[in-house]
Amino acid sequence: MPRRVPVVLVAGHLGAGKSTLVNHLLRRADGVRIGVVVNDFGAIGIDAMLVAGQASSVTSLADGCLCCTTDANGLARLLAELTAPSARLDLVVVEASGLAEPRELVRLLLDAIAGEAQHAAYGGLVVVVDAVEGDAADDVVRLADLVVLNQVDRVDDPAPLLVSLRAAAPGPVLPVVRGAVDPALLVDPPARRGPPRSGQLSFDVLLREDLGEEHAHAAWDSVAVARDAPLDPARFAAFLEAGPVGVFRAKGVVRFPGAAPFVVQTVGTAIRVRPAPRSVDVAGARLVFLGAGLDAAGLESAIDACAVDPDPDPIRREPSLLPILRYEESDRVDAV
Ligand SMILES: Nc1nc2c(ncn2[C@@H]2O[C@H](COP(=O)(O)OP(=O)(O)OP(=O)(O)O)[C@@H](O)[C@H]2O)c(=O)[nH]1
Repeated sequence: MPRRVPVVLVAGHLGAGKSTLVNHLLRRADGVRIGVVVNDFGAIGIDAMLVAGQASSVTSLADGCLCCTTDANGLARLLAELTAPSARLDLVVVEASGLAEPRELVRLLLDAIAGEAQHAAYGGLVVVVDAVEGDAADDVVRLADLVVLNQVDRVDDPAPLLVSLRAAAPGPVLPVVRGAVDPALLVDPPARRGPPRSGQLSFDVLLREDLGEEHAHAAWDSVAVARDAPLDPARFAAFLEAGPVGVFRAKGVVRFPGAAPFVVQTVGTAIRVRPAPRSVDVAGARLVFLGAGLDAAGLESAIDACAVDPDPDPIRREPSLLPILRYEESDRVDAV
């Protein structure tokens, strides 16, 4: 069953550190195969990562990653190609510079997903803010599913900007140096790949040996919540729609009364559900939240508040599934 491939948009002002972030993801991919879409190869220092051949419109990088150039007109077609199962990518990252405004880019992506890029999924709008020049009043911050507060090494105290960004942004704010965002925050690392072949130093490993000075990934949080009672569809949908504090994405399996379990995935307030495979059986909820500044106790009590009312009237009808089913993704991919 082909997975949908998340497409993450990276936006931010000139010099904020978008290319540095994209570079970090590529260099620290750790087995996650990434397709990068830029409109200028030079910007991401591609020379350092070229494995073979000259930069054409699609260039293979270390560890199965790809780098592509396009303009806004070619984006949907390129996303369809990059997210097709034959490309074997786990994540696609689009650097906004010069392609389109972030709001327009989100619309282009959603149109592409609804149209020809049927194996793509919305992976979130990541906005890079520079700790020196950054401004929490910036419009784009209010659109961000994740704010990366970059260049914190260049200020004495990033706390005031961090606090105002946290107040302004709907999603979490992650302070970093040199765009050091862990790819695992953006996508689940694939389990399918075997151990590296022995006796051969891969290009990826060689690259990493060159990274002595590069900062490790910024710390991010994950919180797992497991409950044995089914959840009320309307309450759970309202919880997800509100965008729980600090959560960038969430995933898990949830059972609602009178129905088989559903797989639930969110990025920001973009919600996707689909019936769980038959092999998955839960009595209630198994959820993992990923983000920054997560409140574990708060998430647990929020999920408790989604539980169906105890001692239901035996003749009462089950709560409607509609609040959840409206987020059901089409089965045109999973039925293949
Ligand atoms: N000190 C410091 N410098 C950084 C950091 N992140 C990026 N830089 C530097 O800041 C400059 C701009 O970074 P880029 O990644 O090119 O920024 P960008 O947002 O891609 O820029 P444009 O593509 O021009 O919009 C580069 O010289 C980077 O080396 C950081 O965390 N700390």
